[in-house]
Amino acid sequence: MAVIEIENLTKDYGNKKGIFDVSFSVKEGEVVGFLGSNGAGKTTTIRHLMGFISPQKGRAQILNMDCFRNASCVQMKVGYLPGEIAFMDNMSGKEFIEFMAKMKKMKDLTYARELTEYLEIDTQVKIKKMSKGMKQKIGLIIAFMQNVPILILDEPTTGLDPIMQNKFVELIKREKDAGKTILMSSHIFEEVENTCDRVVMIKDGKIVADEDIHKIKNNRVKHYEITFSDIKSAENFQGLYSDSQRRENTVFLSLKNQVDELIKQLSRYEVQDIAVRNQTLEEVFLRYYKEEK
Ligand SMILES: Nc1ncnc2c1ncn2[C@@H]1O[C@H](COP(=O)(O)OP(=O)(O)OP(=O)(O)O)[C@@H](O)[C@H]1O
Repeated sequence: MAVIEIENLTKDYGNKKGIFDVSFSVKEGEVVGFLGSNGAGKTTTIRHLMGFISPQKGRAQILNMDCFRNASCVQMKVGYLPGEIAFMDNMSGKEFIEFMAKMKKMKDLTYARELTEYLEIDTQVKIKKMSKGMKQKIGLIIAFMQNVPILILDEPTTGLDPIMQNKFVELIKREKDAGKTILMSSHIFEEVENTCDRVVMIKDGKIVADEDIHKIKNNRVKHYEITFSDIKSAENFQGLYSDSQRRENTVFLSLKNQVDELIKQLSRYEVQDIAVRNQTLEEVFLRYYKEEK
């Protein structure tokens, strides 16, 4: 069942800015990465989903409810992390979390306390004295604390250091295991690669790719760097692969799904060293962009 459904969603801000005929859906229990560079249209799409703006054309639905017409109902079902959070600067983190809990008519703050501990943040500090990363943690606590079935996160790891980024990845995995449906926008490829089932890519307001992440991972190219014991062997081996390159006794080769054949070929040579690198999601992404052009 599609929990989030966007169909031909259009908001034209003029000058080719905005989003145009955006369509994609997120099934129950799925984690989808919404990937695009700055200004691509991620936030505009997400703001439609939260019912903050009305579409010029098309529609955005969550749990079969129109996001704009049923905005308050939709918002009760969604844990939302905005791209830019409007804080009450004079409150402490704790006061702000409690204030938001009251707005959401929440009584039980157990999960908020667990998240505070997990994200290692001192919530007694006044928000105006907090760093960007600390504020982001407060935003995450507020998005997750309600324990609702859907999470929509706009650039969730902004300002987080690498250790906290890893903790965030773990948190998403936990929420996924609990059956949550998650849509998160990002321009960080690794974050999407490590957490999502599917990736939807947006460019200049248009969807350019919608792919299963496992399919991308399986189909992506592997880059090999193979060092032979002597130049003659390297030359011989290079002759087998027309697209390969060679520097002295090292051959550089990019292959897709031909591991078995490669190992069989290599068994005939004396190999000194071999290094393998997967094509990153960023490289896959850039390929999509290039093909689109
Ligand atoms: N209210 C508005 N009026 C006019 N133009 C707008 C408005 N909101 C957004 N835009 C423009 O629409 C485009 C898409 O913006 P959006 O914020 O959705 O991008 P984004 O993918 O979230 O980018 P970022 O990663 O930088 O947050 C941008 O060019 C932006 O300048």
